[in-house]
Amino acid sequence: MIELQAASYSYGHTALLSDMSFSIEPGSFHFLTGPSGAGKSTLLKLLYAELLPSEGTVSLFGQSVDQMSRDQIAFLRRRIGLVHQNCDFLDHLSMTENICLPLTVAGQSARDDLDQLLAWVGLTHRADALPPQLSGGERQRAALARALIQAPEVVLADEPTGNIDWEMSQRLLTLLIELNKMGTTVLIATHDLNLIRLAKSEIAVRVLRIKDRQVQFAGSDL
Ligand SMILES: Nc1ncnc2c1ncn2[C@@H]1O[C@H](COP(=O)(O)OP(=O)(O)OP(=O)(O)O)[C@@H](O)[C@H]1O
Repeated sequence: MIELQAASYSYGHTALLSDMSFSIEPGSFHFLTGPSGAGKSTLLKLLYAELLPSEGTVSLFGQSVDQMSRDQIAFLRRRIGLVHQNCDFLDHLSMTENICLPLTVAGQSARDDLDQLLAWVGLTHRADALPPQLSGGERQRAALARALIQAPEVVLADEPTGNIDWEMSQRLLTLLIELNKMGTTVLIATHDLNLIRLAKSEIAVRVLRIKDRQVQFAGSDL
């Protein structure tokens, strides 16, 4: 689904990530962890082809990103849902309009099951609210709904619980686990080890850890 082969990334002359080889298989649930500044967000950008590797290859759905045109990359990205660290919305649009924005931009019609999606993330009663009227937890669940609006095969979430309390973090994790059980591949970047432990107690997860510019699979030492 997403595969890295000897991929490295440098910002200018500063090497940040080197010689990474791993793959994200369909239906899997991954965490990506590591200290602040280790390169988690940068690695997510490589997985999403927002950045191209300085060396090595990154393949999305079997195609190497450096052999693709911008249009091809944009097309493949529709198969990936992103939940950003700071869930930005357009403040003058309602939550429903914000959640549906990726469809609007792509010229696609609204989903028939939009009401179900809103109910699933617990935002039915906030459908017409403006973004500034929402709590942090509501914004995160809206960001998840927006990431899912094009029914992606994989969801990449960058610190989705960074700005919310533990109870709301558990609720968001539950949604992501349910999503994975329905077949969606999930990868969450987080430094919250309690979140990883909680997920491990419920489903099989793989934990990728960035250490010394390398990505390794963590064992049971969490
Ligand atoms: N556009 C950029 N140009 C130069 N350096 C950058 C750029 N973006 C990030 N960096 C640097 O790369 C390093 C890794 O940043 P990144 O945001 O990927 O880490 P992170 O593990 O996600 O951190 P955090 O957990 O604090 O969000 C940091 O030292 C950061 O300052």
